[in-house]
Amino acid sequence: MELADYQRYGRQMILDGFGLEGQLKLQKSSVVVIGAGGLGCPALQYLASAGFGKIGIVDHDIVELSNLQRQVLHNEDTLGIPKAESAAIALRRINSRLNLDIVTEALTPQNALDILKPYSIVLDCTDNAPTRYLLSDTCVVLNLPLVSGAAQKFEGQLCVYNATPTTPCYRCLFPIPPAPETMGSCSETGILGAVTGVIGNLQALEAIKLATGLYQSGEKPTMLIFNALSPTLFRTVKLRSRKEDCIACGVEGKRVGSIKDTDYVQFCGGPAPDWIERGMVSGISGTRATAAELNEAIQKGQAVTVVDVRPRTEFGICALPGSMNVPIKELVADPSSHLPANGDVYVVCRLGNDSQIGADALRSVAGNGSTIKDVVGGLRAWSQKVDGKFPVY
Ligand SMILES: Nc1ncnc2c1ncn2[C@@H]1O[C@H](COP(=O)(O)OP(=O)(O)OP(=O)(O)O)[C@@H](O)[C@H]1O
Repeated sequence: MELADYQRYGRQMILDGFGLEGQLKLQKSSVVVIGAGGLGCPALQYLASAGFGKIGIVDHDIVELSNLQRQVLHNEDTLGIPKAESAAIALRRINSRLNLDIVTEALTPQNALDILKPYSIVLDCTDNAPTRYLLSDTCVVLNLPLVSGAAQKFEGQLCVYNATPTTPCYRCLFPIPPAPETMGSCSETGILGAVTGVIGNLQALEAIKLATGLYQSGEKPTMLIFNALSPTLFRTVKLRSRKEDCIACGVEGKRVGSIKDTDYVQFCGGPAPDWIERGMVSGISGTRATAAELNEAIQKGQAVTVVDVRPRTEFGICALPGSMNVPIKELVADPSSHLPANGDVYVVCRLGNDSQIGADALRSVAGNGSTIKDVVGGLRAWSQKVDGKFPVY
């Protein structure tokens, strides 16, 4: 420790049970945060302030205006730059000597083992089921504790997986992935910024306890549930211990298969997370089209009908010229009366989820030979790939 560190970390070093020893343990520990968004930013802030020896930041996304309401390390000056870099800039303002390792690509089955291996603690600050299973499986293989956070609307959850030989992994609790329609992202369901702040801070706290030896798993593992609108705010749910027959961590043998060969998106059964969809710029064949492909069809003067399945209020905010609005509920209830008579049909929505359902419904009543496609990534992709002046809300 340098002389200035005694002053920097003095307030925590004088805590009973923490001491110089705790600080030195932190200095020797390394933590990696996957996702530098609503949970990752507050978590990183406290991890960096506490004095971890090495901090990894993994996020493939860039900073957008809609992030600033809760992703507190980013600001107007870092709009458009990778979140991992933006976070690093903010953290270096807290401590210029931080040892940061920045990865500006998504964690995938191909890179997860290599990225997580150098660390002693992992924080899941992401927002999609495939990454949660990928992180859990990788932490089981590497025998690393996984501090997992989740937040949506006014609610949040915190759980530490794989911390001791008896604590469960994510798959022990959720052997079957949640139904895709229950896994809306913050941009779909909404989120109060302070809620992610609460959970992200608690994730940092658990990581600091794990690193310094202050972590106690208790007799039974627990999950903390936070509800900002409940008078008591917090409650804990007792969890079962590690499942002996868990296909990832159970003693009866690991049957989950190699991480690199596992298709986590398919396993979760939902639409690919938007980071996969947004990477697809062209060449989606069959029943799907990119925003660029729709634009090309319009520019070429092809007979095209755009069916926008957003609610009427959202259609009133902004819409593609000439598009027709049929809210998804109405379309699904009676697809045949909304099937456009002519031309190729492109179904759009805000982010590209409801449009898949809408396109399926139209196809179920259309004749052979008709072309009905949903637009991957929805109007957000249109704004990002085709027309930067199209509003994103
Ligand atoms: N596989 C992954 N690898 C790395 N980062 C990931 C992965 N999956 C998700 N993330 C990141 O996790 C973060 C989740 O944070 P949050 O939900 O607050 O952000 P967001 O995706 O920007 O929100 P919004 O839904 O409003 O667009 C995002 O920055 C996202 O890029």
